Amino acid sequence: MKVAIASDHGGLNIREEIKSLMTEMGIEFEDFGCECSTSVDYPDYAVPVAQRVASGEFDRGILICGTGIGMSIAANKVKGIRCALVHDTFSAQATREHNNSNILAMGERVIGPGLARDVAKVWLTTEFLAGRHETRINKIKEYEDQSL
Ligand SMILES: O=C(CO)[C@H](O)[C@H](O)[C@H](O)COP(=O)(O)O
Repeated sequence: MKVAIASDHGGLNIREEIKSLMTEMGIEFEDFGCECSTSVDYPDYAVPVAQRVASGEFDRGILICGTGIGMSIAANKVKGIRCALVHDTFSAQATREHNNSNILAMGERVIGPGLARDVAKVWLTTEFLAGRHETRINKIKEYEDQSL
């Protein structure tokens, strides 16, 4: 699996935490910033990561900002992206099994590094269950195709 990861200035510490987790897990990743010590704009990081996942260049993406909300809103504007904002391990498992989410968003001002690590680990290792869930995702795809 190849993962694209990015954060704004509000998500730097958790980004580093998740990068060490992925190194420990032997997961290939590329860091798309920010290289910031000052304030940046989350869409400048969310959209390029989402585009790389949507195009198939990367299998999954992880985005972190202060709340995870801005990153998830921006990423979900890209066709083919199912970005889930998750701050607990139950939802991390459910969004992989049910939604086949391809981007995980988290907020560093919401959860600490330990929980973020657990959430990411569950999200990275849980498989999509398909079946009835695939039918539902296909309905989202149909809407996406019609509305563009
Ligand atoms: O987009 C967000 C909120 O939905 C992120 O949490 C940002 O990191 C946040 O808005 C940044 O806020 P700041 O006051 O500019 O640091």
